[in-house]
Amino acid sequence: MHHFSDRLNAAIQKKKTPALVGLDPRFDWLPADIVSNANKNHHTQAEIVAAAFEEFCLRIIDVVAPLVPAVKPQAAFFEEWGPAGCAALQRVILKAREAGLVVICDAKRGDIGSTAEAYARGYLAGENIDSAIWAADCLTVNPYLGSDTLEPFVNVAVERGAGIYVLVRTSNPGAGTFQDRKTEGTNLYECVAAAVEELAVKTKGAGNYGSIGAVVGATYPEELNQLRALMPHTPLLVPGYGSQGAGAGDVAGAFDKQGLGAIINSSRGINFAIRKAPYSEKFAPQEWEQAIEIATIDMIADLANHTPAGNLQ
Ligand SMILES: O=c1ccn([C@@H]2O[C@H](COP(=O)(O)O)[C@@H](O)[C@H]2O)c(=O)[nH]1
Repeated sequence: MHHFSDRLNAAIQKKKTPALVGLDPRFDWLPADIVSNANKNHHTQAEIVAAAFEEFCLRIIDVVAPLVPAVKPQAAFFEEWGPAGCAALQRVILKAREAGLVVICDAKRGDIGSTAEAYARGYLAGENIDSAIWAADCLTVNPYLGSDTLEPFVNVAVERGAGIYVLVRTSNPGAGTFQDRKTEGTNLYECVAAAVEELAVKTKGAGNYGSIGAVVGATYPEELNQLRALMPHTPLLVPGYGSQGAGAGDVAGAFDKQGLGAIINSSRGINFAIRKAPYSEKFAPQEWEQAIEIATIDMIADLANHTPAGNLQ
């Protein structure tokens, strides 16, 4: 069994990029052919949407699998549609795993320890996906309930060669409401960062990084730089690039000198590239997969040109 960060780093080095493609389907923005297929073959609204989401994500996976090391399905978009949506999410995760991608399920789970253990066992599969339920390599986790509630996630992750990313400093505009609250001169997010780094050190693999990572938003570059320094053994998941306004310059501080230590997510910017310039000008609506391919290649080049990720090339 291989360690999560070692597997992720091997995938990053193989693809020569830390670009992470989020899978965030939205029914109103889906290509017409996909909606029409789903309408033909299904009856209830939930079944139609779930089938359309599944086809859309499977086709994105076909396009991006040769280009990037990992994908991040956003569970919320699937869960909204109940059992049909959840079944679609499961098949999307499996297809991504079979395509050789590392899969980070963004479900932001967290609960008292005994319940957290059920989330951990359900979601985390590590390398062996034969008897897995959700079969994700990694799960995002909310630390608000305290350190004891992270423990079951850590134990299951280590046991299965999987990983977790703990929310430390999120990318949303109101991130500071609670995360910047100070106690004895220390921000709440810094307290969480210290706890996560301790877990990362305890779970270190053959390389420099642990199985326990942190979510740190690209939209707060100063905090991102500070957190990279505070958490030298913690792999970072960095959302906020693209649609939320952050650029490659904002995420440069997330990496170590080799270009490892962080993966940079873009969801809408890739999934719906066809809706925006320059891709909407270069491609017809039905050429949405080409738009996704070129938008992914552009993101990879942007990160390579403006961050230490260039050292992976
Ligand atoms: O701090 C956070 C934590 C998670 N996210 C999630 O990442 C993607 C971002 O989507 P874009 O379309 O690239 O903006 C989305 O699934 C969020 O729920 C985040 O943005 N910030």
